[in-house]
Amino acid sequence: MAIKDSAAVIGLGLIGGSIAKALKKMGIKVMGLDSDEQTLAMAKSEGIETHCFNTQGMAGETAIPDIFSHTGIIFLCVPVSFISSTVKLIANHVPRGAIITDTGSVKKVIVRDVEAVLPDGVSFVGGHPMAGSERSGFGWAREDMFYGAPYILTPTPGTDAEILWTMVKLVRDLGAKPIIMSPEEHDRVVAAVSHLPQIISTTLVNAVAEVHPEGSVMDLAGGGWRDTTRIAGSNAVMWKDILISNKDEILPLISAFKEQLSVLESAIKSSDEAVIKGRFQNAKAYKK
Ligand SMILES: NC(=O)C1=CN([C@@H]2O[C@H](COP(=O)(O)OP(=O)(O)OC[C@H]3O[C@@H](n4cnc5c(N)ncnc54)[C@H](O)[C@@H]3O)[C@@H](O)[C@H]2O)C=CC1
Ligand SMILES: O=C(O)C(=O)Cc1ccc(O)cc1
Repeated sequence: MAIKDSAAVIGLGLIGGSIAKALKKMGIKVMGLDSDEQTLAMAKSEGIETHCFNTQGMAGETAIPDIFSHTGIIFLCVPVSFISSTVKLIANHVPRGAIITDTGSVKKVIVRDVEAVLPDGVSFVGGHPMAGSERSGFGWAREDMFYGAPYILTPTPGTDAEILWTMVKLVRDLGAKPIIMSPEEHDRVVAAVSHLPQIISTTLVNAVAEVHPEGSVMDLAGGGWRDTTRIAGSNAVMWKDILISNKDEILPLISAFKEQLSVLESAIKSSDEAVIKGRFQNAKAYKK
């Protein structure tokens, strides 16, 4: 089954909804599946064929055997903790030659667990669009979400070169820039540029909330607060999955962050101008 004939997107939230809209714009027949009726109604009103489907197997789901029989590619856009169990659930019901890919924000655990349950004739390529926002749900989905954004693909030694090339072309068609790396390298890098910033933003707001519980101080905040705290509005369910799944890479970064904070704390305490200036200059030079 060719990708251009039919694609399925499981989880029609911010990311899945954006993929479904983009695929539809490309002229690909898209089937969207989600467990939430309101989400399905929104997607349907935008011309996407929808099915109620709960990958955790609750009542009311669409029967699996038939639903994917004409699907060339399946995007899994559910929370990280549901991805490998979803592959297990659907893998024996997709046509031979089909590609399953995901958008989860961690890769090592997902790719390992998926490869252990994948039947012959079905391919899995891990994916992670480095686009999105602190928002959740189909209501925020946009067909141009991925324009210009890095989109990481994480093949393994067992990944067929032709399948990977198909994914690279599809990512380009979504308007994104494909970047290929191993699942391990992915987790190491995104822990630094995505997971740690999220932890710091959330912790920053929690620290201020503790010192200023009245909240009215926000009225005085300017761009610095806005720039450093936007992602503190992120989805708790999605992030608890990410942080726990990638703890091996995140915990050393938290230690490094605490150490840097202590250096600055000590320098401020002792009015050590040279150290304070040095820390600022170091950060500015790295960011260039
Ligand atoms: N939010 C972001 O900026 C980004 C998120 N990601 C990843 O993409 C995935 C999706 O994230 P978002 O779209 O932000 O989440 P979201 O919360 O906006 O959407 C998730 C969707 O999945 C549905 N869903 C949840 N459990 C389900 C189940 N068991 N069966 C069927 N449907 C189910 C929900 O009803 C919802 O519509 C996550 O794995 C996340 O780590 C990747 C890049 C960016
Ligand atoms: O809002 C932002 O700036 C983001 O960086 C969104 C985001 C959240 C999770 C990801 O795995 C990737 C991107």
